[in-house]
Amino acid sequence: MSRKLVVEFTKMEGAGNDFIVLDNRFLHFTADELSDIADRFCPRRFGIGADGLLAFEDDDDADFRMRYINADGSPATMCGNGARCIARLAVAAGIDGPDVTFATDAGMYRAHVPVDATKPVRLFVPEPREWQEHVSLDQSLPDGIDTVHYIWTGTEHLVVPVRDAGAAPLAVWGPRLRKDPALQPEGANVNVVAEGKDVHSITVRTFEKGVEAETLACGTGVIASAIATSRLRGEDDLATHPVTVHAEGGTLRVGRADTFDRAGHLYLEGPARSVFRGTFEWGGEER
Ligand SMILES: N[C@H](CCC[C@H](N)C(=O)O)C(=O)O
Repeated sequence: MSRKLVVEFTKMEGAGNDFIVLDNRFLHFTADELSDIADRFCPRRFGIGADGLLAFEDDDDADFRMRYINADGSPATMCGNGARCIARLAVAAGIDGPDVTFATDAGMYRAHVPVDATKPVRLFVPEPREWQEHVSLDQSLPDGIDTVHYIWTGTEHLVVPVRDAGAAPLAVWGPRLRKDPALQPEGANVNVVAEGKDVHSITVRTFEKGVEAETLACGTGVIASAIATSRLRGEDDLATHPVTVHAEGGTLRVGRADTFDRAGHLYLEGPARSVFRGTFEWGGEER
């Protein structure tokens, strides 16, 4: 029989994308255990309720390491909203801010965390990769979609341009596109994107793999959508004109700013806050 633990967690959210955050520097849960915990506690009616689980860990080469597990227990390489949340938690937990560097399965990231917790956290991200305009999928595109684009922004994304993001049947399109054989084994998150009133604003809704549902915002999806929109326009002017991205759960910004080691470093900026703290029991007989 294993020990029964009382595990303290923080519930956090970034633009309505919500997370259970564990301080794994002390808990030392393995990847398999974290996956089991996500599977057990992320469901909204039978658990705590969250889109994913974040583990805050020590790292030899960075201020800390972030590990991310989707609600269904599957690991993901990156989470843009989760990264802003964990950066804020790290500074609150004593890591020297306001600028923090952290390791993820998608590489090293940096974030700027203002002391004022009501101010947005700016996450500096690497340049997206694997851009494929008009990517060909194995299945035919559902009615209402002309074309889809693929881009990797720390994790896999499809960008689907639409006229009205609010009206797009994402609950039908999402599962179908996400499972397209051409995208396996990783699959992809599915973003429907509509241009806003001007070229510097877009509206995005995202169906997330690993949650297998629409979430209220997806940070890497917001970056994917902003970059795809500017590339399709043939002009990346994010340094002079950040893009305002309207997601269901809040407003984010994607832009470029000079950092001490890089000119025009791509960033995602948006809200990140702690909602409550709690405990759950783990282990004992059933483990
Ligand atoms: N919500 C996250 C993305 C989670 C990624 C995950 N759904 C996957 O790629 O498996 C974000 O803010 O970027």
